[in-house]
Amino acid sequence: MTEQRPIAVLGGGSFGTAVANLLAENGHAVRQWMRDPEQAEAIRVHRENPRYLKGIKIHPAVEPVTDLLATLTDCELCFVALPSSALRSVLAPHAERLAGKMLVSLTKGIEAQTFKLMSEILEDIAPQARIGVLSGPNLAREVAEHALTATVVASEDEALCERVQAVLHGRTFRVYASGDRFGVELGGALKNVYAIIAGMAVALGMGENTKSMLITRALAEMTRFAVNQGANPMTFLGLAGVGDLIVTCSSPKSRNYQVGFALGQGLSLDDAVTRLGEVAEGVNTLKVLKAKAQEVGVYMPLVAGLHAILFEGRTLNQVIELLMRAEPKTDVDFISTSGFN
Ligand SMILES: NC(=O)C1=CN([C@@H]2O[C@H](COP(=O)(O)OP(=O)(O)OC[C@H]3O[C@@H](n4cnc5c(N)ncnc54)[C@H](O)[C@@H]3O)[C@@H](O)[C@H]2O)C=CC1
Ligand SMILES: O=C(CO)COP(=O)(O)O
Repeated sequence: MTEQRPIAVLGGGSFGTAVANLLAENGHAVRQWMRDPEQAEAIRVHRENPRYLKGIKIHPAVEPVTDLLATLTDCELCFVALPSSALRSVLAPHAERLAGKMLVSLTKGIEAQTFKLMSEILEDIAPQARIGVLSGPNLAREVAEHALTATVVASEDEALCERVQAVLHGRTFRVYASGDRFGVELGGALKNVYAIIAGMAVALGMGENTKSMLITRALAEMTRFAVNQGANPMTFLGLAGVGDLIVTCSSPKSRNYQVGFALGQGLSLDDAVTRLGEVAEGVNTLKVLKAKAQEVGVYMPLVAGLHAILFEGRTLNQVIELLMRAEPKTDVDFISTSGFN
């Protein structure tokens, strides 16, 4: 079914561009809002977004626009692909335009002062809107290059999930539905932290056993935290949990992994982030997650270890020593008394 009204994508970065193209390829008119008029003009003329997605042709049905009010007025379904640091400030001034709209967050981050996820911010701003999230193992470049990909749309609003599936599902992109918005969104935000650690491990030449240990213990840690926060642990076995964790921790295409890799090569955090020149949400998530885990008393040794290296002046060797010598734990938290009966 082709939408009668254009679909909005907010954000001129790599993921916004990749999703805008998918929607256009499925026959929909797309308004891609971005703040920078020069970028919009360049895309309009050259049909490419060279800063964020070089070499990918932008579909003719994607119209780059800079008038946010007009975009929100004209569109009923709106995908939000803004950095987490910008989402509230961009949308709050237009709250009255959002009532009744379908707002789907693609952003994988946590707000610093409030510890809110992006869809919770959307709810704050627009309590009358219909809200969902899209999350999964979705490296923007691979999506744009039509690598076979799957994702999850999550919302309590089943009709919204169905609509998102209808507009995005395509030859190379499968959209699964979930009712666990909180779990799906939390998975997407948390995995970024572990991708930094994974990138670092690779730069330091650590072996395959180490990488596997990191990913698996990361999943244990994420799930432990999520359960403490009220999420369903089973969600973490899906695409938006372990799926996204695997891709982000194993791909040099991930920006969070790239930051970790640069740190492992000896760059400072500032230099690593500057060299990247794109959003790496894991850096901010690490700060807020470390504080929250401490506040609620959840054991997250990988998060604490990375935080100690980046913000508390510990060396990597000190942290590795601490992690490896910590008291042995049980493998899987949720099996009663470690499965020994
Ligand atoms: N790139 C990817 O592979 C994926 C990214 N995401 C998530 O999507 C979100 C956006 O990431 P990307 O598109 O990758 O970012 P990006 O780094 O490619 O681009 C960021 C975009 O946000 C714009 N921006 C920054 N501050 C802004 C502000 N105050 N107002 C308006 N626009 C502003 C920039 O101009 C740029 O167009 C992030 O939360 C990320 O975790 C989710 C899945 C995949
Ligand atoms: O979320 C992503 C893949 O699913 C993209 O990860 P990065 O933000 O680390 O590039």
